[in-house]
Amino acid sequence: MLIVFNPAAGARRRRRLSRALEALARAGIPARVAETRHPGHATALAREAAGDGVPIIVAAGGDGTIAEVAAGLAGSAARLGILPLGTANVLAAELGLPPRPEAAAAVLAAGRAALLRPGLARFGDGTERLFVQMLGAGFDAEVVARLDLGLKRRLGRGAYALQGLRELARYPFPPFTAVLDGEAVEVASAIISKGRLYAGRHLLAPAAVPGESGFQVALFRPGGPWRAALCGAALPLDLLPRMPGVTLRRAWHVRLDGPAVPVQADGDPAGRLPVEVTEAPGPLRVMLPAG
Ligand SMILES: Nc1ncnc2c1ncn2[C@@H]1O[C@H](COP(=O)(O)OP(=O)(O)OP(=O)(O)O)[C@@H](O)[C@H]1O
Repeated sequence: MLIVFNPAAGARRRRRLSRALEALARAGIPARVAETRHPGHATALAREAAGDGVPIIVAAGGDGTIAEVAAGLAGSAARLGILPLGTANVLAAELGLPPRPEAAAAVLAAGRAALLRPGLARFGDGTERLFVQMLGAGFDAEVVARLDLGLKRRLGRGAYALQGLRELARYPFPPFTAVLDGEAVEVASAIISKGRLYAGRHLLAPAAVPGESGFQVALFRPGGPWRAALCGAALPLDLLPRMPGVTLRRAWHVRLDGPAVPVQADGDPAGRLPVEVTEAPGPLRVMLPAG
């Protein structure tokens, strides 16, 4: 087993990594740790290990690290493991993975494998990016792009709320077009989600089923800061899907086009419009709790 560890993800991560390693050692599972040195490095480390036939490659970090490791596993037989050490850890919550390092290690040692179907984003300049949980364009991506990393380290998820308040005052909310399986809608923001949860454990798309093909797409009708502020207030109450002006649609192919509004993928800045989103060519197998 190889553990790809992102030292820049989350807080208190080294201690949590050690606890997981001790638990794996007690279970008699040999594990090697490779530390990432820069963004994108996790993909290269995972690809090399998958090519060497390592059976389980673990992403030790947040959703961004999982997406990078998943990109490196594409086309291989290696299974994806998750040690949730990030800030929001949305996919871990979605899959019901335990946050305690000892319990997460037990899943790696004796869990079962289930299918995971990442999304693939293709940007106008030809670059491609895999995502495991969600891709957002518009206001949330602006918040992610302008988030101060020192603030994120100190406040964790609270930093997103604070940055959101700051952006309400300055983001211009330009409308853009979302084309869902050929049908166009004008929106101020869109979130293309593989799962039910968003920004931690908050409800975004109740109908989503992990491992299912396609996406749930949350469309936010054009509007300004007041509408965005109401959505922000509804999120921690799990009322976002029921807000007026928010529509949820199922789709398999989504194109977002218009002014160059920012895009985030799994909580990291990813680029700008236009972007086309489809399912990644092959599913992965991810380790889940047994039973
Ligand atoms: N050694 C490194 N130094 C700086 N950045 C890194 C390094 N290794 C990976 N990264 C980048 O760190 C970013 C954040 O990682 P990740 O998303 O896993 O953590 P997080 O943001 O704390 O968690 P979450 O996405 O769950 O909120 C990723 O975009 C990744 O490319």
